[in-house]
Amino acid sequence: MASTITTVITEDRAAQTTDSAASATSAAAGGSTFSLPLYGSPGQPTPAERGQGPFESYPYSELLPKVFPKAHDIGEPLEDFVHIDPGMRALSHPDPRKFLKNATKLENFCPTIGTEVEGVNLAKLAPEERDELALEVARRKVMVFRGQHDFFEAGGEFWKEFGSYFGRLHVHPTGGHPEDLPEIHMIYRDENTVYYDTENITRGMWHTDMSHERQPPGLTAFFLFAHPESGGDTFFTSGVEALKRLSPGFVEYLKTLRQIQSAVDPIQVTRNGTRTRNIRRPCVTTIHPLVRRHPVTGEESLFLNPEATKGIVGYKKQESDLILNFLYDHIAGGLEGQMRVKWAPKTVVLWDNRVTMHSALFDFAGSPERRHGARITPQAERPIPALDGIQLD
Ligand SMILES: O=C(O)CCC(=O)C(=O)O
Ligand SMILES: [Fe+2]
Repeated sequence: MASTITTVITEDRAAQTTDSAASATSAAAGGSTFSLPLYGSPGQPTPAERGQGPFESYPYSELLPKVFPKAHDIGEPLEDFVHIDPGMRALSHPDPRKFLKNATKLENFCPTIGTEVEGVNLAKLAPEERDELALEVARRKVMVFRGQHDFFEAGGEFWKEFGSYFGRLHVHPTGGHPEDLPEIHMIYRDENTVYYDTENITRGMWHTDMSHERQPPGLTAFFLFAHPESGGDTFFTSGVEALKRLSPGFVEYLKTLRQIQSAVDPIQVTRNGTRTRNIRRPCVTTIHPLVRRHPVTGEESLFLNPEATKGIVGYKKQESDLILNFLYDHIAGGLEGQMRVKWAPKTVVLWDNRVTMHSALFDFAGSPERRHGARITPQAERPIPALDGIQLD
């Protein structure tokens, strides 16, 4: 039986999307007569606005992560520095949320985490407004700023200046970067990258960035130059909420614990032949508290990273695994503290890595669309144990 597909095509991009959706649905439906919804409706970003189109004319090709440090250029470990959090200064402002006064949209994703903002130009904030931003991001954990045309236009030097207001800029130990911009961490995927993971059921991975460093990042900015029409969202969860959901007695116990963290050793991995990456500086091993206190808000947060946490100090492997796996499950399953960001052009997301975890989502495997973005990663203080007197060195 011949199938009949009814579509209403008003624009080229609608035609593209609807045609492929139509043939897929037609095959699945086995030939019934039905109407398809029209995707790419007016007001939605065009493929060009989403950074799609032929690679030759991709406007952000200069910002691809193409320069890797050479393997023999292993430098010095990062030195400790004194971090004064800008959010501290905003605590004494008469209205610490004044920088949001012109917002045309100010909407919380949910009570525990995340605020979406429109009408506030991040590129034009005065210093005292940046202080307020730092405080508000710490309070809300994640803030999503839409319509940041100036921020995108301003480019690398501005991104560095913006980031360094909030802390010393972290340079990724192994990441590629555009020429002269080692401080801006770039992520890139396209159809030539293999996304499907044949060994794991998900490629999602809750983590907090660069937490193996002695002074891991605080306020962090992330923005995409190119993103698929749908898919590739970023998930966030609040470490504060995760802790609040546990019993007081258990929390008191967790506060006594310390963890060992270290980054994946890229040299070792290369020798094993499983991953080829160059490295900028020696791998560090760090001791962090399992529960840390935010220096500005005073909030206590679970602080863990399955990518880097190697174990609990002083515990045997099985004991350590028992506690850590319970906590990882708790973090993954704690929906009350979670949100997801759907990307749109000119969106800048800021999160506080001290009190959150996040995960990219690779649900667009097989799509011909690219996903390309940048992270600015200012480092903050050495994690403050929630329990006084915990020895870290
Ligand atoms: O790609 C994403 O959505 C998040 C990437 C990420 O984890 C990061 O840049 O820290
Ligand atoms: Fe990350």
